Amino acid sequence: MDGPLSPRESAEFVAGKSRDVSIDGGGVRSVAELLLAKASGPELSPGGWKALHELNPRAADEAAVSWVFVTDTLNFSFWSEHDEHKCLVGYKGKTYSGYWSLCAAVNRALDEGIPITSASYYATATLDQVKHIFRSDTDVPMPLIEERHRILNETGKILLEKFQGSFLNCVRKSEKSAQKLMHLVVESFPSYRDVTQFEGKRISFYKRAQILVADTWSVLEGKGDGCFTDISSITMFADYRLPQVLAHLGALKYSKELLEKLLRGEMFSYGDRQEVEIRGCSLWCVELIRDCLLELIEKKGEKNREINSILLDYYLWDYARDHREDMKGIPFHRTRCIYY
Ligand SMILES: Nc1nc2c(c(CN[C@H]3C=C[C@H](O)[C@@H]3O)cn2[C@@H]2O[C@H](COP(=O)(O)O)[C@@H](O)[C@H]2O)c(=O)[nH]1
Repeated sequence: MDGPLSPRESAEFVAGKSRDVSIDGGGVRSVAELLLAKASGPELSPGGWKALHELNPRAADEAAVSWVFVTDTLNFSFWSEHDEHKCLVGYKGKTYSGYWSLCAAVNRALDEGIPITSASYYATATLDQVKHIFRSDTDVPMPLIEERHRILNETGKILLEKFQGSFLNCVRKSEKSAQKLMHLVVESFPSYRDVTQFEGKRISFYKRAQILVADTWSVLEGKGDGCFTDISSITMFADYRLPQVLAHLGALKYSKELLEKLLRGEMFSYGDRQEVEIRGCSLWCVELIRDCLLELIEKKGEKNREINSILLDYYLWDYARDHREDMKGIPFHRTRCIYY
């Protein structure tokens, strides 16, 4: 059987048939103009991944790659029912929420001498051990903790069986192709198979597989094993934050019916038509923003720095974090799943 459409093909297909979500051309241009002002800054450069985020590894060695693999294997579904009542993790004097609470818990475990980034540990870690590692400072636990335990055991066993327990071996099998690595990850690790149906076609967004490739590129600083020749073929990562920030910036529009559902905080299931339209249109929207930004850079006569969808995504995701208050009026879609 043929594989699903690629994330980029899937996004274009969904955007072309979407009913409740649309891309606003004027909004796309205004976001591109916002990014143009940052195009030569640290926020839109590969080095920003380390420079701007204190929890990310400083090194570019095997241990750092293993850190990226275990965090991206668990990089999903951090949103809480009530935003003022959520999982928090204190680490080195700071309190972290959401995705960062995951990273803080991983670093805290390593400081406590728990080898959470070693496949030989997490392949057989017990549920109680995983609950302890990802414990919250509040009475709200990290969401889907049982699923996280199951995925750690499953992924650790496969990494031991197929790649001698080291994700760097998996990276090396990709022969410096981002696409090969993405497909090798999806074929090898079931929890990364972010694939669904839309209008009779099998489509993929591969959100965690793509961010894993991107974070591997970032932690290796685009050098050596991380020097992917086709890194620009990786698209943005279809999560629940990017749609929110794209709507906030006017690049994405929701139908009245969908906006009312979102404002009511209704749940969506993974693969629902409207959930797929939100993710697909967001992905396609960032592709259009990238194209527009590259045109603006060209017109400005600036030398064309390496601007790709990964760097735009990282910037927009950080922007969403920094503008949480301003975005209160724009809801994010609530799906509980292991894919994003
Ligand atoms: N599109 C996109 N989605 C991303 C990331 C990240 C963090 N990654 C990079 C960011 C800094 C480091 O440099 C990491 O490399 C997490 N997420 C998703 O967001 C959601 C969590 O959100 P909140 O509840 O607010 O923490 C959840 O679906 C999670 O999967 C990204 O970068 N892009």
